[in-house]
Amino acid sequence: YTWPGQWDELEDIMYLQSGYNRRGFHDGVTPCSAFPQGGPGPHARHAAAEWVRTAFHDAITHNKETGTGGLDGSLLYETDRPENTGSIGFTDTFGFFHSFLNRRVSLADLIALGMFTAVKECGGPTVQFRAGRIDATEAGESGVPEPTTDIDATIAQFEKAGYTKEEMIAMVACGHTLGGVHGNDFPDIVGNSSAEAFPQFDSTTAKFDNVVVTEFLSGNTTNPLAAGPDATNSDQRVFVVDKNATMQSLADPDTFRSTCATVFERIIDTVPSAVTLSEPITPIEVKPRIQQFYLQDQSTLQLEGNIRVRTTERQAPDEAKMEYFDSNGNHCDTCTITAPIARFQGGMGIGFGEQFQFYEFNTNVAVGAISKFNVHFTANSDETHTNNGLGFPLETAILNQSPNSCLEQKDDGNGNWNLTAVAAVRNDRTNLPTWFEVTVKRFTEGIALPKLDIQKIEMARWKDAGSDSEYTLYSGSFPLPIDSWSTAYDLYNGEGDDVASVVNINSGQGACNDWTA
Ligand code: HEM
Repeated sequence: YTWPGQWDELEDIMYLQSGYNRRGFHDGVTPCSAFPQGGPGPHARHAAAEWVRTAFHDAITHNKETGTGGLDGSLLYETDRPENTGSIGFTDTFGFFHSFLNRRVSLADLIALGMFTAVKECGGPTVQFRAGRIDATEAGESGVPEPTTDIDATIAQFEKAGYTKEEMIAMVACGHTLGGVHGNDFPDIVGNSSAEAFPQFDSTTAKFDNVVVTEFLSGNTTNPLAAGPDATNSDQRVFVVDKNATMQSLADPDTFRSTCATVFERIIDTVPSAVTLSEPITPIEVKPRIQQFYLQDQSTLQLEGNIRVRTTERQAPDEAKMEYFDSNGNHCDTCTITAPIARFQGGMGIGFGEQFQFYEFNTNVAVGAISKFNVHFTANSDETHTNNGLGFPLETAILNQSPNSCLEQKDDGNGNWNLTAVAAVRNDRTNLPTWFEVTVKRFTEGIALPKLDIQKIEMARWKDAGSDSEYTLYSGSFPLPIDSWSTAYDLYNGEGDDVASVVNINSGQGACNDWTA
């Protein structure tokens, strides 16, 4: 791993569940028995089960021959199909994911991460998570098996998606350890059309265990898809396809856990053939976060942020030191920034067995004095982290002038607020184009999540940063529609392979500060 990495934000969403810098992705399924937070609906619902079912219904429409479909978020556009009955579970899941969705975090990756999170939160095994899924922009092929689908057609649907009979049996058993069938969605199965009627697949509610298997094998199951009307007993038909061989192996709790991890990984890694997934996302040992890096006056830079140190397997250091290098790559004796432990929440972040300690820095540096840094601290022993020998780089070609940028909260008559982005461009690069890209959210009636429409806005020279300054200030603006008032933008300078950027900037304050050199 070399910082910055393409999946840094997903890694945060995966591991920073509580404490400092928490992202709180697991809130939607915590505790495991929680009902969905967003959207309407009775309490007789189970958010963790809905997240797991969402991943399956998206993935199973993969066509291995054509390499299309799979876990690509196309389910967003397919919720009115009969095969997706009970779609409120999908739309509420998407609704919860909304605040995590951006141009670098796809809905499809969030669905996959949702599978990891829900299973883990319910005491299940670790489902390995890879990143890189790309979102569909429209509905894909159909092909989700229904309770009334006969067994040959069901097997054929799983095979079309690339799954064997044994995988099918395990997928259904592992999926149906959580949740149940809703009376209002399937009144004929439940025998009651009430939204409060929600018979469970097994007797251990909200627990990821193999009781759904053992109760089936011992003949005392109350699973509505195994002990219900014959026409809709799809679990019964699936479970006996190999004369209970797979079910018998799953009766061993350890086998159940490891098999579920494997088949759920198969589900979330079922992607269109054009998609290449990353290596599994694992927690990063030392991860800086630059929150502010801008020109404060013509010769001084403001630098603010934090350094996250993984403390799952090391003692938390008392402080972290950033040993920095100037623009010529030289390090001087006093070129060190000391970052003490962050105060908020004790500077500790945790998630899924991982533990992190955060160190904050907030300082001024002369222009040209810093271009990269190593991180040094004393944990169980002295450690210096050099980011694979490269140093942790700071982007000095283009700076985000956050004090001079703003989202002015004044309606332009068409419901837009004016976003102004200001950047400082290093003078050796003012001959290259400078622009910003803002993510505009376009909603469609009846679709739970917006399409992300990336708008590119050229920036023009605004002011000299000062007569002696190495920087020139650029500015651009864009009328932001109401649905996009909370969005992010990226700054760019360059062309071809040589593009410098500052990404994922929040639109921030309501008034822009002027610049006086
Ligand atoms: C032959 C294949 C399958 C059929 C016919 C089937 C059918 C159903 C039906 C009818 C429901 C009730 C939905 C509702 O009332 O809202 C349900 C729920 C569920 N299914 Fe399946 N399923 C199949 C396979 C799977 C697989 C492979 C998984 C996961 C890997 C899965 C995960 C779930 C979960 C977690 C629920 C509970 C949802 C909740 O409680 O809201 N299913 N399934």
